[in-house]
Amino acid sequence: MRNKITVVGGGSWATANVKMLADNTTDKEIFWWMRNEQAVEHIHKFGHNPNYLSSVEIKVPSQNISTDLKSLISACDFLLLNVPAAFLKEALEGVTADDLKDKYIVSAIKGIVPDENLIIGEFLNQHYGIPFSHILVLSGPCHAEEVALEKLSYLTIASPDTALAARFAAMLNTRYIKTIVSDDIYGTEYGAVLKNVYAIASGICHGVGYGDNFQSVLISNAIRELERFVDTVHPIDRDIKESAYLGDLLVTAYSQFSRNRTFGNMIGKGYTVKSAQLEMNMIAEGYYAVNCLHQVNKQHNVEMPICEAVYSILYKKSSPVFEMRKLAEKLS
Ligand SMILES: NC(=O)C1=CN([C@@H]2O[C@H](COP(=O)(O)OP(=O)(O)OC[C@H]3O[C@@H](n4cnc5c(N)ncnc54)[C@H](O)[C@@H]3O)[C@@H](O)[C@H]2O)C=CC1
Ligand SMILES: O=C(CO)COP(=O)(O)O
Repeated sequence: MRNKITVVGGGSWATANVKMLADNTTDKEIFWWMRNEQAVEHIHKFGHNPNYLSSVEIKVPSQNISTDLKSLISACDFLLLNVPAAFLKEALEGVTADDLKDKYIVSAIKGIVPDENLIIGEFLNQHYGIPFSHILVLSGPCHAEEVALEKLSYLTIASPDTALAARFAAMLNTRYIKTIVSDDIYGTEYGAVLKNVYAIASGICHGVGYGDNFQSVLISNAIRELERFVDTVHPIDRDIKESAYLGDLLVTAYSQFSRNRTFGNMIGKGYTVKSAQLEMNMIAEGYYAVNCLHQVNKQHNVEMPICEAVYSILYKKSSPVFEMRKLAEKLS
């Protein structure tokens, strides 16, 4: 059966996903939506995204790449969402529940929808009536930049319908991509959201002058905090040491490519949030997510000292040095 997939978003991860899908040899048709018309024209002419991962050759026919989301949605069976969570509502403006009926929706987003305080699966279910059996999550420790370099990477595809997850996973496997199937969409999504916040914390620590010794303690506390939260919100039997949880935390907290760690590092060095955001042409999801998590955790009351420290620094203008010193007293 020929699968038809529409990728939504024009950033690094969308570009990497288009590459993985195109390099995979199973029979499929790929469509690609982005809001930036100039970028679309550039890709039509030159076969490269001018703004993100511009070395990647785009092997999708020009007529399948456009700014007309509705027509690209009607053409596909699988809709792969890849815009940062803060811009998801804007991207889907004008799209109705009817447009999405019977589609499989894959979220590659590692964020929470602001104002709604919902992870993407919940948002799709509550706002568009998409049944969870039609929702998939694409996650795992994987930076877009390493996909561009074809470095061996592992992705987790989660869905309550694991046969569906396996069907989508089969469209991603290549020489450099291996896939793992899971049924834990809540844990996979929340784990990916939280690790972004911990990567910001890791960057802040580096920025204010802590070393590798401290960072290792921070990260081992972070995985315990992540486990406490995820097990409270969605208590099922899961092994937090799996790549989708611990692996994603490690890659983001330690990688030179991480947007979240880079952002945190700038904050630790004294940049304001605005100036750090302006300096980066990329989005640090953890900045938006920590505010949402702060709200969501009011219902759950999980002990989350790392998230609270990052929240105080980013949203209450508390001093990074002060917050990290205070946090250090609570780590073990
Ligand atoms: N980059 C990566 O290695 C990975 C990213 N992700 C996730 O993928 C999602 C997309 O992130 P990236 O592709 O990394 O983003 P990016 O930082 O590379 O690109 C920014 C994206 O945001 C859009 N954007 C920026 N300002 C906007 C605005 N005001 N209104 C609407 N759109 C705006 C840009 O058009 C672009 O598509 C995020 O949830 C991220 O956590 C997940 C795995 C890996
Ligand atoms: O999710 C990622 C790696 O798995 C990417 O993290 P950053 O957004 O911090 O670059």
